[in-house]
Amino acid sequence: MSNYGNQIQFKVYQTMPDPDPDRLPVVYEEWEKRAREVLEDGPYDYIAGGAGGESTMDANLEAFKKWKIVPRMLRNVESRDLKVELFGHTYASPLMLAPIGVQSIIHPDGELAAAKASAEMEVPYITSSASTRTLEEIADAMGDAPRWFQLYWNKDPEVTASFLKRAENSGYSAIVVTLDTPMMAWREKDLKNVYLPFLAGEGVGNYLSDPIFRSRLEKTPEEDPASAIMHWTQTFGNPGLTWEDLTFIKEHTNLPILLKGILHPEDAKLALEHGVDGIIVSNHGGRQVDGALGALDALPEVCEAVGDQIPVLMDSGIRRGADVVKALSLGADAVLVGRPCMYGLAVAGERGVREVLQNMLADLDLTIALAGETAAGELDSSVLRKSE
Ligand SMILES: Cc1cc2nc3c(=O)[nH]c(=O)nc-3n(C[C@H](O)[C@H](O)[C@H](O)COP(=O)(O)O)c2cc1C
Ligand SMILES: O=C(O)C(=O)c1ccccc1
Repeated sequence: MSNYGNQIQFKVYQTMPDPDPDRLPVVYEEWEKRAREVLEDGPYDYIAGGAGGESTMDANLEAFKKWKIVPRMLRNVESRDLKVELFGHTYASPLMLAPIGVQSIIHPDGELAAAKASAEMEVPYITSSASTRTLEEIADAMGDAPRWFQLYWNKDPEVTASFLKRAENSGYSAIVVTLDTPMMAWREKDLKNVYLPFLAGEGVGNYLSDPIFRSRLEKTPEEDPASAIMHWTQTFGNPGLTWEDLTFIKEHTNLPILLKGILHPEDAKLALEHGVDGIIVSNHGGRQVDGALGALDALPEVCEAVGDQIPVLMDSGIRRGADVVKALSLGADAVLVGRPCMYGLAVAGERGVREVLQNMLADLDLTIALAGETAAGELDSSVLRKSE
């Protein structure tokens, strides 16, 4: 990966003087617009929308605008290295695919398409607990490519333990425990549309295939789907959990554990005290607490609280290469890409996700080089200035 950005640029310009008029978008806003055209109101609003008045979604994008890159010159940037080290693995770049549930409402191939595209681009895929396809099917589609599993901590401890075991058995190499969604937030657009994908049986693949979950039902999900889904809604999240309960997760997996949804530096310290292996600074893409601060605004204080003790990742608002540079420069070890990939999935399935990732990697590579840097893993705040 020495001059990846230039290779992708040249590939585009080689189509001159007759660029394909049907080629896929390059501009993020155009992917979003095209996704809007191909999806019905319910699924589109579910993906693109957020909690309440969507002020946190706005804050996520505003936070990136407050930071400016101050490029350095004459530093030999001919060859660049995007690789990062996490938990003893070397990953090809600092990008991961954010865990996103119910991808079947976006494209019929759903998670399988997105996971295959991630595998091709060497971007780790984070399988959501709420995937429509099972975590085993997704793993099968990926071969040896790197993948992590995102846990929604079920009220039923045995279901949680079963998910952890299944993930370990299927070659997942880290567990992302999402803490910010023990229940779904007040999402005005979904309420307006009267739309919830789960009620139509989407996003429950891991549950309906789970032997423990099934053993709790009076009738099989095949005989009585409505009761199975009702049981899911009642057990999906557990608002009663506290920090002490983390021992349960630690006792049930040998994989590295990351906590997703940390924004407060005091919670970052608690995470350290409770012996977790990594943190993901995130406000769930503005889908949970309307009025929460932008994720990038939370990142510096969390990094300061953590020091170099464990990796800190971030998501919520990554749209372009410069956003990745800013997040890494403020202390993130890697970032998760969410909605941009889902718009790619909506517009062109596997090919769309691949295109979005490829473009973001090319943009990232060029932005690092033109900022006067050569290694994603070595960016620091010396290349940034805050401008209110
Ligand atoms: C449609 C949708 C579904 C999501 N489902 C999950 C999920 O199942 N588990 C999870 O931890 N996060 C989930 N997220 C949050 C993402 O992992 C990530 O935090 C968020 O998309 C980042 O914001 P951005 O996409 O605006 O950059 C979901 C996000 C979206 C948009
Ligand atoms: O919609 C979401 O943001 C989300 O995290 C979720 C929660 C449960 C099932 C599917 C997705």
